[in-house]
Amino acid sequence: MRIILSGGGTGGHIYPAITIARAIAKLAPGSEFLFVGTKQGLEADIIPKEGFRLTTIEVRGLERRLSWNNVRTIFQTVGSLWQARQIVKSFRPDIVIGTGGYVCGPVLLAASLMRIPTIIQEQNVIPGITNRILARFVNKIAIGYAEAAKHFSRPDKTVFTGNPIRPEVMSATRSEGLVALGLDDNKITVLVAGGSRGARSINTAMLDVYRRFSGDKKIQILHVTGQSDYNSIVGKIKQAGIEISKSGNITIKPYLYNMPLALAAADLVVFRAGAIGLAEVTARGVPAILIPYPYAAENHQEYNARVLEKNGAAIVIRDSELTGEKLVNTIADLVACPEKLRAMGQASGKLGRPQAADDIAKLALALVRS
Ligand SMILES: CC(=O)N[C@H]1[C@@H](OP(=O)(O)OP(=O)(O)OC[C@H]2O[C@@H](n3ccc(=O)[nH]c3=O)[C@H](O)[C@@H]2O)O[C@H](CO)[C@@H](O)[C@@H]1O
Repeated sequence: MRIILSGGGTGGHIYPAITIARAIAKLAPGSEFLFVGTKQGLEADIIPKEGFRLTTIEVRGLERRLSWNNVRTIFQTVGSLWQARQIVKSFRPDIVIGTGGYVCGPVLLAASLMRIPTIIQEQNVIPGITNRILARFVNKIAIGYAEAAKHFSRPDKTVFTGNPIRPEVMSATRSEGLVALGLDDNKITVLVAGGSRGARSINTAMLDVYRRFSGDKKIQILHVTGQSDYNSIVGKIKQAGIEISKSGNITIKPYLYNMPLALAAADLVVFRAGAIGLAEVTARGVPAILIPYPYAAENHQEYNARVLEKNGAAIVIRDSELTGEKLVNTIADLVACPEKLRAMGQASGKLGRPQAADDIAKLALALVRS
């Protein structure tokens, strides 16, 4: 099978495309893949590193108000549609799959006009603008949340698959995770992470959490600060008179390359509400305290988080209401009540869709064969 995948800008659009490609490769060995992105997007770095072929087109996002830039963008969009058409024509894919971000607009549109089967995958409860426009043209829309269907003009095309997650998220075991991260089996592990770039408000609130829990015999904290905040947070913890190395229960990292192992070891997470992070958390059935990033497009992270809250899997704290004290109390209450933690974990697990990538791959194969 020959497959074009397109999606880009942020990791949240790129990693799902990679996971879907790997799931298709397992079901249809020998398949050939081509990724289409832009030179400026993160995909230009990630896709070749992951061992896939990438070709780029020139395309820009529309600004949300009328401007001369938009006029220029419209002309460029016609150009990118032409470039996309040439790529599709020469690769001759059996199917084209888009995972969001404006680059997939012209690619999916060109393929659909050429009557090649198309799927878009939408990760969030509130769909992105590109996917909303493409909904009219594509054959199927694989949605990460059932709640997203009503936001599309063609809900009849949606298939609720869940969001694709890396297989390592499910294969990692708790004991492997504890050993790999140097954690204690007898303590409750709280994993704190703010999405792929960290979260300053969470990092700041964590200072009070350290004041309260440093040296605690019951819980241990694994905190991922994001690259840019790491040095300043470590400095502030020191200023507060807390010695991380002597605390016996604090591990701080700028980034985790082994997130699946950390998730396997976690008894509670404090997270932003990016769709893939939440898909991983629910696939593992981990209870969560969620602090959605307030500037995500159309506040979509809060909508993602509220689905977990509504189902009893998470407690949501709005970023504007986050204080150190509130975070300390929320963690302390949960840790003091193992029953509640267990019930939230079970509710989280019920929302998980670990088979999402396989289901999307099967959907693609079925479309090709139909
Ligand atoms: C700011 C913003 O608009 N973010 C969007 C972006 O999320 P963004 O890419 O930030 O976040 P996601 O939660 O979707 O994915 C993060 C991924 O990075 C991994 N990870 C993270 C930290 C770390 O130290 N190590 C690590 O491996 C996680 O395990 C996960 O696989 O795309 C998502 C999917 O469209 C959206 O829901 C998010 O709202």
